[in-house]
Amino acid sequence: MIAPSLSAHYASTLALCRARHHQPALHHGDGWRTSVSVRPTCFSSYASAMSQASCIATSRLDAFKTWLTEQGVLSSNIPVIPQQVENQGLGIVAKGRSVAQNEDVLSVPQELWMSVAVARLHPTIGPFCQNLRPWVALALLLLYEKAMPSSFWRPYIDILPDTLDSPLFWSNEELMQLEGTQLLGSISGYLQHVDSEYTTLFQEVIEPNPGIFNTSLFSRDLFLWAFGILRSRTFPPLTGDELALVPFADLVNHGMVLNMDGPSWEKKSSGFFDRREYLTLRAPISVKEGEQIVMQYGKVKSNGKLAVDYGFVECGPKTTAIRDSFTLTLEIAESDRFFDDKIDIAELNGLSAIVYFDLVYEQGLPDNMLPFLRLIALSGTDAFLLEALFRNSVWDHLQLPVSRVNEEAVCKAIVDGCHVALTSYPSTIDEDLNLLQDIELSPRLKIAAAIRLGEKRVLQELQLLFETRLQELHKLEYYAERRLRNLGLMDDKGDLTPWVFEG
Ligand SMILES: C[S@@+](CC[C@H](N)C(=O)[O-])C[C@H]1O[C@@H](n2cnc3c(N)ncnc32)[C@H](O)[C@@H]1O
Repeated sequence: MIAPSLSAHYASTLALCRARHHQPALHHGDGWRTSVSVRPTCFSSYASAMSQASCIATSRLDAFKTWLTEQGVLSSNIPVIPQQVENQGLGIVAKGRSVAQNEDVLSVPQELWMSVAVARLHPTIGPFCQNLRPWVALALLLLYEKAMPSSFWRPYIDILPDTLDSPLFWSNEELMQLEGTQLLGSISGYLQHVDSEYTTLFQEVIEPNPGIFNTSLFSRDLFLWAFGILRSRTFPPLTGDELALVPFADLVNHGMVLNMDGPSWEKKSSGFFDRREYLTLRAPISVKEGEQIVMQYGKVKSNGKLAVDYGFVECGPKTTAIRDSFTLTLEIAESDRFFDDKIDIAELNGLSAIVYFDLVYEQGLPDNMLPFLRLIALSGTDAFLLEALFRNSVWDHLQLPVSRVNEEAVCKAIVDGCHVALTSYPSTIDEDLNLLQDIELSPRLKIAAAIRLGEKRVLQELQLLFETRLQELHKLEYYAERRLRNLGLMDDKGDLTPWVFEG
């Protein structure tokens, strides 16, 4: 989905989620048409849930610590322990001493990982996992082991949160807080994808094997829970076919405003002969005893992506606006009489009829957005640029204003599109800002307010930028003037040189 830092193992999910909904679609056919479409949503009712940050019973945490100790992972030799952290569920905390920057704080051998490889080699479910997508195979393993009272991973599974704060798990009433946002459409896309994977799994694996799979323990809601667990607790480099849940290492929480990227999980091999693999967790910054080890879940992930994947957002006085984003969908309309020529030029330049542009607050316009807008708007006397003669150079020409008519059409389409999109949010920017100042606000309401606010900020910024440009159209230089200047037929003041008149 369109974000730079998403792991490969979600490629299939992400491909699906590229089908974005509820974005202003800008067309150009017989005049500009700007539209905001609301996709019908099909959310079933999920039990309204407590926050994930709710406490794991001490007895479960103790059993988990005992298990880690028995497995040789937790000992007085390592400087961290799993511990309850305020508002974040469990976390990893420095114990006994401080931790230095870049220090490896824990190491988990492969035998403890719940991985795709384990699923595929599993004596009971392995045969069913061979052709499943990696994440589906791992979800099946997780549910299978969850259903087994005597599972090797019992103490680990018992400390996994029962409920998650990602909007994937919100009730219909809670989802109404996202009314008007792009995120609401994405959630619907995610749910459809999970549902379709579940339907296939149910029909091909679960239902035909009642002796192995008790359908009540492999329900659609539990499958969705497994999806949420995998999405929120797996990190590079353990992605794709190597996707794995790593007990203890997966307790690391996200450090707000942690100014660094790059994985803190690292796969290491032990000795020369033994070749056992380990997952180590490196502390990205030094911490004092009693403080939490955190890592960066994704420096350029938007709040929408943080919300879906992890069930929280970054917002507050110290956080960066880079988490605010909006995806603009621009489309060459099939009804455009120059459709074929425009598609040809778009494709020649690596684009297509529909292009999604990720706009991030205060980061300027994405590459290619203005040329693509100008291409969509080309019409009338400007259409000569679509002739074969210009096929290889037209994209260069579109980098700069083509004509006043064209630039005006571009600006008006964006201004109108932003206006329509902004009016579809039920709250104002100030109302959302006020809400976010309430420290008692529930995690889910906080997510909803931050998402609404972020999208509106981006739209408002975009609208202002093009409104200003609209006022300054007379100051711009257009294709015709540029051409005359390049031919030496116009001077620096914009006056035609005399012999043009003579000719
Ligand atoms: C990799 S797990 C970390 C362990 C988790 N806290 C637990 O109790 O099992 C990621 C989840 O932790 C929570 N989390 C991590 N960082 C957070 C943060 N900065 N603020 C709030 N919740 C956070 C979110 O629920 C997220 O989905």
